[in-house]
Amino acid sequence: SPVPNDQIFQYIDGHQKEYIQRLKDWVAIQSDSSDPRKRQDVNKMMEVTKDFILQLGGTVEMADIGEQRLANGETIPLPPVILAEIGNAENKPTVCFYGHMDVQPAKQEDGWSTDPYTLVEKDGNLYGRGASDDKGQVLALLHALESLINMNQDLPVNVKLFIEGMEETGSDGLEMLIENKKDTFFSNIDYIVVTDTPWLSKKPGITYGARGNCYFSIEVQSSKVDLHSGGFGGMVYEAMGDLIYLLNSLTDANGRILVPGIYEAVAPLSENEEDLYKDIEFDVDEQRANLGVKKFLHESKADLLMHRCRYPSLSIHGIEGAFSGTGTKTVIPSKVIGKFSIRQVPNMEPSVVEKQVKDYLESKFSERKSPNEMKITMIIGAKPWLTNMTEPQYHAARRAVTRVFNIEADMIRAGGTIPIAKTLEDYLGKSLMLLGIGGPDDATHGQNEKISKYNYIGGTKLYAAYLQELASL
Ligand SMILES: NCC(=O)N[C@@H](Cc1c[nH]cn1)C(=O)O
Ligand SMILES: [Zn+2]
Ligand SMILES: [Zn+2]
Repeated sequence: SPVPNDQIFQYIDGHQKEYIQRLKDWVAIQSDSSDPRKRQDVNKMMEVTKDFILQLGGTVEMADIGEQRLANGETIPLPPVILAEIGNAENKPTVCFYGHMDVQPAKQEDGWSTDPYTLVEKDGNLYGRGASDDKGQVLALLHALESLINMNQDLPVNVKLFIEGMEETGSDGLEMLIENKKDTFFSNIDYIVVTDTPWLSKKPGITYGARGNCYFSIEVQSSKVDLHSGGFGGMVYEAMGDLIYLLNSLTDANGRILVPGIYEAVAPLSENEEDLYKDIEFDVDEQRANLGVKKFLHESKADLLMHRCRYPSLSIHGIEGAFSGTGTKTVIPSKVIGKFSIRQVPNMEPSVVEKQVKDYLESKFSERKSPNEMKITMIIGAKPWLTNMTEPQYHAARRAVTRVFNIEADMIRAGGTIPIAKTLEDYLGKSLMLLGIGGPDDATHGQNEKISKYNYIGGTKLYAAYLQELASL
């Protein structure tokens, strides 16, 4: 019989300090998966996570997933993936939770108010890289498991944990692992839950779709070394000019993607689909003010939300090799690498997007008649994912939200990407749900990332309640 609300929730409230201290310890580990020099920190993060799962009474396999090939041709080991199990009773359903322990890069000089890797508590928020994405969310789940184990000596369902260290760079090596373990670790799973998504407001959101991401680099090289612009400006075709021309050909001023054919595969809007967005809690003016944005690309709430999660978008992320410091360096960079990505939606296919983008940029480059070398690479090709929000585990999650927050959940789609979501669903053929606990203003990937204590502690209760509800389906 499930532990009653008041007991389990009181237990969680009574252990808040401990939960925050553990998040502090975990945030301190600089597990940035994009920087090969930090690979030891990612490995350390995986070990620390393993130790905590062992402490909860779980069994853990650290699965080897091979090597990562870096842009310079070198290879380095990928971090091991945690495949853990807590409970394997035959009469209980099994739910597999997925999350990640790696983080996006962060430096205080990027504009953080405090050191990104020192968790700081201020005004009900916990600031630090990974506090929300995704260490805080995984920890909320693990603390929920701990609370149920300590209150009940047992879990209401069997739990498997699938935790990786390369999500932020596209989940390298994970598809192969799922394929290899399909008939062993992943064989007896009934439900899959991803603990890595934000809500759209203070109101909890249950997520039934996520966009994919095709991430590209364009490399242009004009000389062997950087050149003095006084000495060589006016003599050479500059790589930076070519690159900016190409990047500027990707969208119009209203954000519409100019790559021919890109919108062709987008699933047409179905009858009444727009109604799904009408009741979602999302205040357009408040969002605009919070972000410090003068005007959004779309006016109405429904349009804005649909362009955030059910239509594709293209973003330019940066230029490697270009001068970006303060001061007035007067150099002509020899080689520059532009980075951009297209968030794609059903029924777009990464391989088709790759061809469309390459064909378009190559034709634009040849129109320009530059003698420079240009190379386009698709570095990540993560698929979009969308499911039916009436699957049974969605009911369990909705009931759990009502129990914890005394409110009806918003049913939402994510604008971001869980690279492995579609693969997991396709290989295992089981119901998948994104039940994240991040807040709408957590600034994940940006400066001053945080999770509110409201979400962190409320989220811990949500996972505990969800496990109980799942058992009573
Ligand atoms: N919390 C989910 C998340 O941030 N996912 C990343 C995954 C990704 C996509 N392309 C590269 N990484 C995201 O940016 O959506
Ligand atoms: Zn994440
Ligand atoms: Zn992320």
